[in-house]
Amino acid sequence: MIRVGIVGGTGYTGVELLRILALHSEAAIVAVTSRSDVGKRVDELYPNLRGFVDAVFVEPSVDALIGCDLVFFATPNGTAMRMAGDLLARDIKVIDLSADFRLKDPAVWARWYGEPHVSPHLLEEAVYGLPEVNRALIRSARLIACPGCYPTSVQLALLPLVESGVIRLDRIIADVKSGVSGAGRKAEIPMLMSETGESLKAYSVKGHRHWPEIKQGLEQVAGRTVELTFVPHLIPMIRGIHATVYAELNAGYGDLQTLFEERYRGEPFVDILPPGSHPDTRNVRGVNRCQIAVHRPLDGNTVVILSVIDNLVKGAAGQAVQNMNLMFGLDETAGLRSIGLYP
Ligand SMILES: NC(=O)C1=CN([C@@H]2O[C@H](COP(=O)(O)OP(=O)(O)OC[C@H]3O[C@@H](n4cnc5c(N)ncnc54)[C@H](OP(=O)(O)O)[C@@H]3O)[C@@H](O)[C@H]2O)C=CC1
Ligand SMILES: CC(=O)N[C@@H](CCC(=O)OP(=O)(O)O)C(=O)O
Repeated sequence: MIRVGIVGGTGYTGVELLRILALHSEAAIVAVTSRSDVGKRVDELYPNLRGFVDAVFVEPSVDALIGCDLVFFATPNGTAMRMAGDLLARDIKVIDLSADFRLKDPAVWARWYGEPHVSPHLLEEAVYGLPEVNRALIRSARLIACPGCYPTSVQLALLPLVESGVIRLDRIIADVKSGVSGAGRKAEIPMLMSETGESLKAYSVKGHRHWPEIKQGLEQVAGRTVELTFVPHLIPMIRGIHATVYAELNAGYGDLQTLFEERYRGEPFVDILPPGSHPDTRNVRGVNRCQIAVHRPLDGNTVVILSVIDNLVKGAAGQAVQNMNLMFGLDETAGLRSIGLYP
């Protein structure tokens, strides 16, 4: 059994980790932290876990996590980078769901996250936890930086095109919509139902934190500079991300449907839909799955890729458990095989 700790067990990705890990045959939840609910039973705060999780929230401290084999951080940015080094020094592996170890350049991190990185020495070692790209590195990693939710949907949509060189790398547009759980569980006026309901809005058009992350991932596989326009939107649903990605094809591209099917053949959590499909976020609700459709509009030289995930699962907690499975030599799908809720 892998002895698992969760820092930030009261948030949306934390409770999603609990939901998945509670049914995982190889994981035992031994510590769950919260600053605001110390001493309270986890299933008192989250009655959906009654009968499945027998734990009480403890203060987030390294001492409380000793005895774990692995600690997940489901915390705001800037938290994991203050504790990960002490855990690694005690041979405790770390999977961070936040952005702390995603960007390789500490100066870029400081620019987008507003404070200097306090553990820059760990950035090189950290493996970006997108299994569809870094599976071999993840297997031997001690520290995983789980991709952000938007970056997961956008990179999976673009990887086959970028790797094979069939698109122009200076004209990529990602128009992406997220449900409100993407913003976490904190109380904020813009996230009230009366603010988000029956309304759709773009935000951070000038620059969003996930832009440098997506760009870094695509440039790593392309081996050269990528120019990307990324516009996130908030949409009145709870879970789900829908990415519409546009790129311009170079001359001589082949059958794009086959390109995607072959690139993701054998990938347990990427599903290339039949030609002409329009993926629906509903079909991936609650599951660790990315569904993708490839389109060629009649006019022009554009390819349009549609990509949907559940931001809390393939965009966060599910992907984190997929990484855990790889790090501990388990079946990659352990604890993650399920079917999306419909309707
Ligand atoms: N929501 C999403 O769809 C996704 C989120 N992420 C990332 O995952 C991380 C968690 O997100 P999410 O679950 O939505 O966030 P929430 O705001 O819902 O939860 C944050 C959790 O962290 C705890 N926490 C807050 N500050 C600290 C601290 N200083 N030290 C220890 N614990 C702390 C909170 O509990 P308490 O205050 O009681 O300690 C709470 O349990 C974030 O970095 C987010 O960017 C990544 C992909 C998708
Ligand atoms: C809908 C919504 O607000 N989404 C969040 C996603 C942030 C997130 O999860 O970002 P990190 O994982 O990089 O911290 C946002 O746009 O800020």
